[in-house]
Amino acid sequence: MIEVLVSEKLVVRVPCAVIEHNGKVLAGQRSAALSFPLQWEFPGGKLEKGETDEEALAREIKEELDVEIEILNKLPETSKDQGWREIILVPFVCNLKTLNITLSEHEQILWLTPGQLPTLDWTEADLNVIENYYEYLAAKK
Ligand SMILES: Nc1nc2c([nH]c(=O)n2[C@H]2C[C@H](O)[C@@H](COP(=O)(O)OP(=O)(O)OP(=O)(O)O)O2)c(=O)[nH]1
Repeated sequence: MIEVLVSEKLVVRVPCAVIEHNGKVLAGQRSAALSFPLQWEFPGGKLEKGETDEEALAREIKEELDVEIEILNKLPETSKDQGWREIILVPFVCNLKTLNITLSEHEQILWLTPGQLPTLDWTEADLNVIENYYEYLAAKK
């Protein structure tokens, strides 16, 4: 008899913010001590129990950047299969409601024009986010 082990894959939902300000977009460099070290990402993080995507995003942005955001639009979700788990990125285009950013987790942040975004070393899932952001911008024109 052949036994088949079917393991359930962990699915991690990660709301993240494409923060626009004065025609530029905020990119955050992940800490050298975390997963995906020194790669670039849109700030955000994993949902905690009972939170909506929007609640988790507001909490994470406050924790990581010490600012408040206004959510403008949702972009399509993108996923990254890491074998043992699947990361689902849930990107939101946002504005800043408060302006003084203080970093608590990122190595650094950069403000880039949309066209400059691909010059950084983004996590793989973010490449799709950037493409979807371009489509969003094009549809707005
Ligand atoms: N916030 C954010 N996370 C991203 C992006 N792209 C991407 O692959 N991720 C991954 C990195 C993390 O594995 C996960 C976000 O979880 P987190 O912000 O709590 O980071 P973490 O390093 O503590 O998570 P972990 O990998 O150790 O589980 O999603 C992105 O653009 N923004």
